[in-house]
Amino acid sequence: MQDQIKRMLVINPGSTSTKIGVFDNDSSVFEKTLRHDTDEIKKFKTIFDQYEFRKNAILETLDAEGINISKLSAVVGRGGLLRPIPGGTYAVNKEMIEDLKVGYAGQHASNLGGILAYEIASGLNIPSFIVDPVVVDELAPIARVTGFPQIDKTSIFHALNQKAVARRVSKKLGKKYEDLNLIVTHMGGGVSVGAHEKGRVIDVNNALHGEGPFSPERAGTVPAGDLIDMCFSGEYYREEIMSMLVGEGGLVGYLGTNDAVKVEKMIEAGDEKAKLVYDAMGYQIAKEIGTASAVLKGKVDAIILTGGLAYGKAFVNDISSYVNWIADVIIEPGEDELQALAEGALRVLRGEEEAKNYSIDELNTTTVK
Ligand SMILES: Nc1ncnc2c1ncn2[C@@H]1O[C@H](COP(=O)(O)OP(=O)(O)OP(=O)(O)O)[C@@H](O)[C@H]1O
Ligand SMILES: CCCC(=O)O
Repeated sequence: MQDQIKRMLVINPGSTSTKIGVFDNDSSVFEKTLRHDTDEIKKFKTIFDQYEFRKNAILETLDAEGINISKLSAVVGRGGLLRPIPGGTYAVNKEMIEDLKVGYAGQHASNLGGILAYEIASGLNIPSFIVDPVVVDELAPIARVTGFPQIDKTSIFHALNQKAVARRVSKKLGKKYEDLNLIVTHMGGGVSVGAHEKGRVIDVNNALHGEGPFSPERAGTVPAGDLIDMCFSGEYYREEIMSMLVGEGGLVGYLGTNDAVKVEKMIEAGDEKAKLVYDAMGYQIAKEIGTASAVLKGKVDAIILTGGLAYGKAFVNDISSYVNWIADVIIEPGEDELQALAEGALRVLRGEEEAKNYSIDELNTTTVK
């Protein structure tokens, strides 16, 4: 018997755009990036204040495209900086909305994903979901211990793309994600390297706030003592140092661009500094993959390289040359977050997975303090 078609609206808010898609099961039937004028966005004091503006933009676009939202089975949004939660598809509820409104773990445009999904779905009496938000935390207890009792390790990474790609590759290998050990390396504006043990990311660098390899616009781990000296030198405001680490670090800091394609052109034109820095980024990513292989005790079924940087052939070859003795290296360039969100919601709508409940009382708040 043929499956009944589930039509889903998918919403992925970024800092200056909202990407939307309409999916019939796992096939995209409409996708659009709604660009928001930065001056318009700047008028809003908080991320939550942008909610009405973005909702109207989405509904007006769907209307203009002749897409009848009364035919939707669900609305799914990118989840934001919530409390740490295990991976999966979550039904949006009031507790989640409250955390997204205040930005429990910080301000991030993706906080609006769940809110927009919930508000649009409520009006239609259909369910709303978020899938694998950046705060997915499946860390093994041993991975939380930093060596500095005042600070625990935090899991913030590209969970949505890492998990979607890991599932896709597992399928291609004819295995279940839950039966494999994978090292998934997301290489975009930020870089995260996850040790996936049988479907759980038991260790990963905090790719948002400065840990792990440097990336096109983030510094990654920097020498702590020297950083402290800088912070207390009296020369910088907190925000300035934060920007140097996140946004203006990595390739931006050394070479003035976050665009790896431009850096490759600089190298072709004989720029030796560009070559050294680009090579160092690959070297640091390879070292992090080595770390993840130790976490998995060498039992690694595959290493996956994904994200925009994985389009760079020389770059992925260079990383492979350091790590291909560990396991086969599989290249899955780019990312497709709208597709990943649709697939997450579809697994629930088809009954293949149960939607998880975001309940503050039940959340695991493991710390080593
Ligand atoms: N063909 C290509 N060759 C080499 N690098 C590329 C290519 N296409 C894109 N990139 C690089 O990929 C990086 C951006 O990757 P991506 O689009 O995945 O990041 P993002 O979505 O902005 O950030 P994040 O993935 O951290 O959320 C940029 O440095 C870009 O120059
Ligand atoms: C690391 C979480 C996603 C991002 O890059 O902002």
